[in-house]
Amino acid sequence: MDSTPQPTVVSAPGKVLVAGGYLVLDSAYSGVVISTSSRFYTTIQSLKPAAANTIRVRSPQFNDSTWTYSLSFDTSSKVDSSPTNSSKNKFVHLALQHTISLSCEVRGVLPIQNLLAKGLDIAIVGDNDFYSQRSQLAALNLPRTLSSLAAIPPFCPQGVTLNEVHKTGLGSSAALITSLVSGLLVHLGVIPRSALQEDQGRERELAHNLAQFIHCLAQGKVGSGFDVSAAVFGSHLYTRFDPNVIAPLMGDHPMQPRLLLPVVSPDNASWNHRIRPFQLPPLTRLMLADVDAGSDTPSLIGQVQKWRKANPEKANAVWNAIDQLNQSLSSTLLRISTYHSKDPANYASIVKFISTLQPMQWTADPSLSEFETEVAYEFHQAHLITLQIRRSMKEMGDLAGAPIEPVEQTELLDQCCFQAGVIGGGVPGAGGYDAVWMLMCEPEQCRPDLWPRERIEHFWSNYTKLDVSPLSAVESLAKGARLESIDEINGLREVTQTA
Ligand SMILES: Nc1ncnc2c1ncn2[C@@H]1O[C@H](COP(=O)(O)OP(=O)(O)O)[C@@H](O)[C@H]1O
Ligand SMILES: C[C@@](O)(CCOP(=O)(O)OP(=O)(O)O)CC(=O)O
Repeated sequence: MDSTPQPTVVSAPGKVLVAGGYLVLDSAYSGVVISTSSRFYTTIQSLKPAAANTIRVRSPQFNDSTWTYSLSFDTSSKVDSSPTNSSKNKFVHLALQHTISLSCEVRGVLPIQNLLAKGLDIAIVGDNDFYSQRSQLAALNLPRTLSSLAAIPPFCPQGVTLNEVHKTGLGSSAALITSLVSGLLVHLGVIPRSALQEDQGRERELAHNLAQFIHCLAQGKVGSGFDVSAAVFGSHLYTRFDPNVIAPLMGDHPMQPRLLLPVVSPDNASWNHRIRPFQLPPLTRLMLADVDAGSDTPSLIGQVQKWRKANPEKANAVWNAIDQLNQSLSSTLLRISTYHSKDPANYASIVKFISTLQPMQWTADPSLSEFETEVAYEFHQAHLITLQIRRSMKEMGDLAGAPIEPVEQTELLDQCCFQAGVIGGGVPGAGGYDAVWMLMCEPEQCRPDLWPRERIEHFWSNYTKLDVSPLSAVESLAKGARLESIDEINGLREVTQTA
């Protein structure tokens, strides 16, 4: 039997903010964030051959992406980038520095020094969905469909450096920081392996607080944090934390050691984010597309904030109205799930029925039972609410002079949202040109009809006004960051383990 210790492997999912863009920056409002089946994976093991106080980080999907760091210990730890590194990776460097510092604070310097005596070999990879696969599909001469995506090898090399890669908006940096930070916390014995097998708990909170702080530091700004929160906790209704909680650590000298535990500890009552349970209804499917026309998220946010400041009364009225709709959407979707719990068989039969009909026909059939009529009504409500949210967000964009749902996206979404079996859709997060999300029925069986997902796929691949490419992600039901076994993830050993 092979006695080589298995690497510590921790994954963290990507995110889609389906409702609550901009509003979620303000703690008076919440957002609906869905975590994706597409994940980042960090593998951690001792260096071979051993090299004390050395950390090597590899991102094998990219050219020129190995970074070496040296560690020194005094009363705490210091992580220095090797002068031979050909590029910098601020996100990785800050994650190493602060996670190892925190580990020294929690466990003492000596135990951590001992654990790092052989050095660390860390590999980081993201599922293909995080990066646009257009050029791979073109190289393989494959159409832009879900089955073509399945033909691309897992963790496919991108053939470019990290700076050059085209991202799809699933939140690569938040998923990366969360998997790296949580992986190190487990590997260095700060949190037990079991902590990432349970959905909630103090250790998960610690991982969240630390990852949230490091992500803000690396980004040089404090956003709402829904992306890190989804990477740690999975899908939920998110209400942001007060940025003041991390203010003491956000100074000019990010590498300077300071005590982290008093700030990131789950006992620090100043962490006031709220995570309320949320999950998409059974027998529905999230579908995402990367639209090949980028938007600059920070400039959209700047425009909306400027408008809100200049027009507080109007802006508050608009935001409160959007918030009502967002809350109706989440409560309607949650209510739909309760119908499934009450009567799964009849729920399945009504989902199959509406899958072949356009939304306006869902409630029109008098032969439906009372239960079926109620479920169909709720699905129709969800459809109407998503349309209203889109309209209101577009209106806010018009008022703020920010293309939140540009006309090209409106045209695309309008045609998708009225297809048979489609519940709704929109532009995720800050909106703009770069992506769309859709929610549709996904019955167990649909033949002889097409599944809604097939209809949408076909529609996208024939759409000529925008270049629309599907992602393979669905909602991740595994809640947030989790411990993995390397051999259970297809392709992970091959891509991360050197000979
Ligand atoms: N596979 C990876 N390996 C190492 N670092 C990565 C990887 N993917 C992303 N990153 C880090 O995240 C940064 C991208 O962050 P950002 O531009 O905020 O992207 P996003 O909007 O996807 O979160 C990169 O510059 C790099 O430092
Ligand atoms: C405007 C926002 O509320 C949502 C932005 O969501 P996106 O998913 O568009 O974000 P990026 O991953 O940075 O592109 C800002 C925030 O919540 O921080």
